[in-house]
Amino acid sequence: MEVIKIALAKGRLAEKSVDLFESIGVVFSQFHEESRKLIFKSDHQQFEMILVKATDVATYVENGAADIGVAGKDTLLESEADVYEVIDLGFGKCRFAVAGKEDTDLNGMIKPRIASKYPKVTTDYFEQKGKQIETIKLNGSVELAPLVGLSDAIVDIVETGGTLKENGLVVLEDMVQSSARLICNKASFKTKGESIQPFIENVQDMIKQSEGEKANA
Ligand SMILES: Nc1ncnc2c1ncn2[C@@H]1O[C@H](COP(=O)(O)OP(=O)(O)OP(=O)(O)O)[C@@H](O)[C@H]1O
Ligand SMILES: O=P(O)(O)OC[C@H]1O[C@H](OP(=O)(O)OP(=O)(O)O)[C@H](O)[C@@H]1O
Repeated sequence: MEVIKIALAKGRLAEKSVDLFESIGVVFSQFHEESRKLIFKSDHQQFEMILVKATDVATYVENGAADIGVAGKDTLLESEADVYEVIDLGFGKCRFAVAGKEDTDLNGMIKPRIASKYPKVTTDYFEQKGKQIETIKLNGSVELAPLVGLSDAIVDIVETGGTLKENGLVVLEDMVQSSARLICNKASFKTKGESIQPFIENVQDMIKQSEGEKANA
């Protein structure tokens, strides 16, 4: 039997992904978030789930170490990985935004410093606007940067806005939306197509069905 490897990140997207797979009969009974194990076989042994960092999902899939994966669109925009983005899964919704203290006037600054976990998304956004900036790469707790004078503003993902609010920051500019995507290795899509394509179709049908249910609720 051909084994299909799925790369998944522990954290925000894991539970919904595992629930989604279960709803189409791909069950990982052994999986639980607290485990330190990094590889789990599905109950029918056909699928193998590997647990990686959220920002590494696309790298594993691009290089064929995993055949498919679930990654946030934010990470795909940042990594530019050469993978097929096959389905918008509709969960993990958030948006990119430029944020800072309320009185921040980026237009009035010659070369503002923008801190972000997403240096490429940040640089591309301001380049497109024709605005010179200095990008400062951080790995987390980005909201701190404008509070302690490391940067003039940040680019980060916002969902409820709670983190910004609690730190006295506001959205200065809305950017692009993000949600979880099912991605696929380009070679696996062909060579393992017989197993992967039905899986993709089943996921697609399930997403459509739950979108329909939501619309009718
Ligand atoms: N606040 C949020 N609301 C909704 N979706 C989010 C939010 N934060 C992140 N996401 C989405 O979930 C994905 C995974 O986020 P998660 O927090 O699990 O990983 P991470 O930010 O890399 O954290 P860690 O550094 O702890 O591994 C992100 O790439 C993004 O698409
Ligand atoms: O608008 P909200 O609902 O408050 O969500 C946004 C927050 O969630 C993410 O951080 P995460 O929790 O991944 O922590 P991190 O800063 O350590 O990456 C993001 O970087 C924001 O800080």
